[in-house]
Amino acid sequence: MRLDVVTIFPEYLEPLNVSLVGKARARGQLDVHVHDLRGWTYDRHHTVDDTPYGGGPGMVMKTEPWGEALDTVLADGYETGSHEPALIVPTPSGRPFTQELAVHLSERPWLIFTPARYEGIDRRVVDEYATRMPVHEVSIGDYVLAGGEAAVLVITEAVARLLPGVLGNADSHRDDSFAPGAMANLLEGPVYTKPPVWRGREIPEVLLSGHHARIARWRRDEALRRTTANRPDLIERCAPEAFDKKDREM
Ligand SMILES: NCc1ccc(-c2ccccc2)nc1
Repeated sequence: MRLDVVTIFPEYLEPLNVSLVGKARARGQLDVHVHDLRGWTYDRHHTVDDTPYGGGPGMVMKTEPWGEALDTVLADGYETGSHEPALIVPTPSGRPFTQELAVHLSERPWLIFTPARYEGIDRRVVDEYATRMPVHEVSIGDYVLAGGEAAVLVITEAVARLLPGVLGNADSHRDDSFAPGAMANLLEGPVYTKPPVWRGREIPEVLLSGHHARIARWRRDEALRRTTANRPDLIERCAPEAFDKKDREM
């Protein structure tokens, strides 16, 4: 997979050099290109924004730098064999980013991220590139950041970990809270590891029983408890077997 990010804060994307994404890049599973939008400005102040038509607070990111940047990125990608790009626009006014969308994006060959700053990007940029590729306007939550770069890090990590061979244990993401199956849409329950006693606190006995069906049942019940407490909205989306009374390997 090729990833391009066009941003006025390229240093914000340094985390893409470390950890899971960094290792995927080192293994050649991800080809990441970060571009400074100001490289496509020609005035002394490297201007990327201007006042909004119609008035109102803040500034809007200008069309020309984005157009030149995206045309360059597309030309470079196509020239080096990439194909079928999708544009990912992090924005508070986008559709919610979900595990389902992460899975969809992980199956694409090329993602181009356009994190905005200020009040956002002149709408004509999305309109222009939507004629050439799928555009996903994506929100990572109901809050407003100072820009979309943090959202790029979130989306990239959620997508990269789904790429074949990126996660050590091939099954790891199968147990994700939001992956299909009996535990789908359930939040993870509590987890424990050694020492067996810590500051007088012991491990739930069932986890030491070696009785796998009971352990699976306990984990399901704890996940239901946490989901009911923290995300009641997810309960209605759970698979019926999540409420299954029978003890069986889950
Ligand atoms: N849903 C998270 C999110 C994503 C992007 C932005 C944002 C803020 C300012 C300018 C451009 C994008 N804010 C929140």
